[in-house]
Amino acid sequence: MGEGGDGSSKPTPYEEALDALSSLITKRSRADTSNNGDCFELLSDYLKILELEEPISQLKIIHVAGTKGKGSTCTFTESILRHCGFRTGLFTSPHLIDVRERFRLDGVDISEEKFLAYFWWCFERLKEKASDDIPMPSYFRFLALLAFKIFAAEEVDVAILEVGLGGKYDATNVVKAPVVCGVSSLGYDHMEILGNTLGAIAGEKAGIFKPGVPALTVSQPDEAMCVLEEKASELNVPLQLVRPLDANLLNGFKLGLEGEHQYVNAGLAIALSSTWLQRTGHLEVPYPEHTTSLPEQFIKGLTATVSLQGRAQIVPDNNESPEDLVFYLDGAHSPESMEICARWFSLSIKDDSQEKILSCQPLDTSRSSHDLVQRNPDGKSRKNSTQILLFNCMSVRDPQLLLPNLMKTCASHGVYFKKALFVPNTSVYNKVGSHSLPATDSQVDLSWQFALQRVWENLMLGDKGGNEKSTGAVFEELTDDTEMAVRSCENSAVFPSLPSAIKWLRDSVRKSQSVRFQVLVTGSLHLIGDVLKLIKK
Ligand SMILES: Nc1ncnc2c1ncn2[C@@H]1O[C@H](COP(=O)(O)OP(=O)(O)OP(=O)(O)O)[C@@H](O)[C@H]1O
Repeated sequence: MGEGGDGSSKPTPYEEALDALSSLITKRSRADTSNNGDCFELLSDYLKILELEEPISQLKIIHVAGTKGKGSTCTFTESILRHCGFRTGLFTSPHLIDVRERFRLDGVDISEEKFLAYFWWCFERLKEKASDDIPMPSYFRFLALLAFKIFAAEEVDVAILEVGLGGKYDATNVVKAPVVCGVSSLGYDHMEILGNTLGAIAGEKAGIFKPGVPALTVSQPDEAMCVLEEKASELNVPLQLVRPLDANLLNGFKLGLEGEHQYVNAGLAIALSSTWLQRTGHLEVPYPEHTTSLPEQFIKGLTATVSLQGRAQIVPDNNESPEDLVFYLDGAHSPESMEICARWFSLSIKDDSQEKILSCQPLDTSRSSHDLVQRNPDGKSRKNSTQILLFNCMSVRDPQLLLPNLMKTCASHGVYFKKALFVPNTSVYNKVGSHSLPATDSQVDLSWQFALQRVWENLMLGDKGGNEKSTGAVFEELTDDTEMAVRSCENSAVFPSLPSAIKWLRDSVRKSQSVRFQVLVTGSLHLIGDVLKLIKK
């Protein structure tokens, strides 16, 4: 908040815009994403009001749907085409800290100044014309319209659009003639809206296909692939299956986003970029599937400069001893991505140990593989490491699918959590501006977090071996100190807020000078955003 002349706090112009944006948030319903009456009729009214029909038809769009990996695929694609010399616009969702993350121009979040100018241009015009027949657009639709306005006004060469939810009825699907479409990995998510089977989910995603426009996808479960093929053939869409990127093509460089699954997303991004280049007249033929080399610009685009927060991201704490409290952040929230996230975490902490530990010797063979005394070459012992889970997910998700996948995959790599911490998200779903201020600890309803805790405790009971390992001596000194938690059990604790959980972690690090904490934060991108806000100050 800015300071008013009389000493009172007055919202800054940016906060005013965020408050106006928050006023568009309605409880998300199927009407937002489905053809419940007038979905596209209204959108086309909005486009007319904003004079965007013609400008959208001029944009050279890459449109990407999918359950997992859309954001990463779009980010790689943007980076590749920027390195090929094009002016890029990228629209993704959700945002983690600041709504401007959703709109990138040439790889950088839109400036506050430009955001404000385009925001009010759209908001005021729509407000002026708002009526009972044409109400103000809902939050996500407004953001999509704003993206079109920004990309058209900024005259980007290529606009890369990530679908918000589903495909067919998503606001981004007002696009009539993209240059190329992509469908990233499909799986179970948002079933309450998209349907309970992979076929139904694939049908919604294939809703972005447009007659004659090439579509690219990655390897999918048969049920999903059949539906994609069927929808493609109905619309005369050439559908191509793209293989994961072969790491050897990167000439020894490392992919810019962490995790094995990113090779799948990178493969799709390469194919989308090369098809876009070919269809816009910059390349004679797209790169063949079995190419043995990639252009330098593609390699650059895929490696050093790619950034996407909250996906397989490792951030040390900003406290006195950052090495002792490291956050491993991944916004996985579907059963498939939970496994992928668990594998990434398990391998990363091993890599971390291998890089940092010069020699190590187990303290006690009954403990997990990471309860290690690490020794420097001078023989002095270094720190033991211990793994903690910090988790929340939205109540539409099924923790009986998420938590077992996470626990079992970690266990298969010999990684056992000493404690799982369950917290509510700090910011209110999707909200921005002063509306996102957290409720006080005593106001928070923690029944969902207790339910998550029960699932975890039951899992630990069922996994006796893991349970024993998870209560090793390294952690014993800390377990009696969870009075800040509302309910503390043997393997887990529920905290009334994220700041109280982070405070507990920091206090624990301070007290136990011999333990290094590796905290996996997952289950919700909103939780990740909240953690980043707290630890990056
Ligand atoms: N190809 C993939 N297969 C499975 N899981 C993936 C894949 N790519 C990413 N993920 C998982 O999904 C999470 C979100 O990644 P990303 O933002 O790229 O996907 P998204 O489709 O945009 O997801 P969301 O809809 O949640 O924003 C990652 O943190 C990772 O756990």
